[in-house]
Amino acid sequence: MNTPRARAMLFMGRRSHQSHAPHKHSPPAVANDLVISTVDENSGIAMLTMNRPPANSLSLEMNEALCYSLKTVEANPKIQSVILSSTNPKIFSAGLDITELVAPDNDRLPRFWNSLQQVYIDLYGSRLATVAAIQGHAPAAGCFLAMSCDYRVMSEGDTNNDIKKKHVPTIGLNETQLGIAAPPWMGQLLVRTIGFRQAELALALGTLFPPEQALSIGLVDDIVPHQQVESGDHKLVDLLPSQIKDQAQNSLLQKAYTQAQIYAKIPPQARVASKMVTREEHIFRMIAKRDEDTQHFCGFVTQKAVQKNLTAYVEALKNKSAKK
Ligand SMILES: CCCCCCCCCCC/C=C/C(=O)SCCNC(=O)CCNC(=O)[C@H](O)C(C)(C)COP(=O)(O)OP(=O)(O)OC[C@H]1O[C@@H](n2cnc3c(N)ncnc32)[C@H](O)[C@@H]1OP(=O)(O)O
Repeated sequence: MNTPRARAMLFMGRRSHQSHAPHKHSPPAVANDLVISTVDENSGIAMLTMNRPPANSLSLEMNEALCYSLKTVEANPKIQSVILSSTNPKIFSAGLDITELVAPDNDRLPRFWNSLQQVYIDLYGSRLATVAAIQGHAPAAGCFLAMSCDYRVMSEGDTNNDIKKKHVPTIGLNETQLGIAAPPWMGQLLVRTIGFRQAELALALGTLFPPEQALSIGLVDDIVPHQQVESGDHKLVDLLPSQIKDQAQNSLLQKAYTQAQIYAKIPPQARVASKMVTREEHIFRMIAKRDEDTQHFCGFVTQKAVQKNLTAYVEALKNKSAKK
């Protein structure tokens, strides 16, 4: 697998083991309900909008939809950049769908973990320039999704004085707060993003960073104030489906779009080659340990004590939501 040809194929988005290759004649607009795909061939920019209410948590189907949508966009040679965003104004992604882990099916659990590994391989190794537009919370695997992109723009949130309207999103690998540890490849992604010491601290403490702190440690590359703008000055917004058009008229997506444009102007061969320099080793190391990683995950999740904690955690989430 780790040959020059395999490496090149990885970054050109053509993998022989790909189980969900895009259909040759996939429509450019909505690929599926879970991820809304918008493509603007004129600018070379596409947008994948996560649309799995209530929290864009990552189920098996959501992971597959993300990979499928990304592959479909990648197959279009006119597209150079993609923006990853969310239809939920307050949640980018809540991380793994915890319900996947409670009383799991023996067949589905490894497939679920494999689908998450595949998201990492496809997104971190994409030939496209990837920009995460983080409008809301991104805990745990939500943070992992953002870190798998090339550039992260985060909204400062609504710092309105009215406490009811106030909303400050946070981002981070908070697994230790839940009594678990991020898998090595996910933890290493944090090290690669914010550096060794900051990652060591953040992983041990399970820190969730508000936007300004996330910017100061390099977890995100830019932050933008929460504000609506009168109208989008880019074509992509005009192409968006009506259900997300209104909320797309904001400063966050404008910023993400500007960054996507900057990437789209770089000669693609050079941009992809430079991405390989920094990422291929990490991806191949993970692929080599993929089965071991899956076994470890399944063994851990199915432990009695872990199942007890998970059940209690899901209950607490539901109770919190019901009290609103
Ligand atoms: C304990 C986990 C053990 C895992 C063992 C495996 C070990 C290896 C894996 C390590 C790698 C990755 C790990 C993860 O990603 S674990 C998931 C971590 N994520 C969370 O813990 C986030 C939980 N959610 C929240 O904190 C909040 O929902 C959030 C801040 C994101 C938003 O808050 P808000 O107040 O706006 O919304 P609500 O809390 O009311 O939630 C709305 C509804 O969404 C449901 N929800 C939220 N998060 C999840 C989720 N992760 N999975 C499934 N469902 C989720 C919530 O229940 C509400 O639903 P209902 O309205 O229907 O009740």
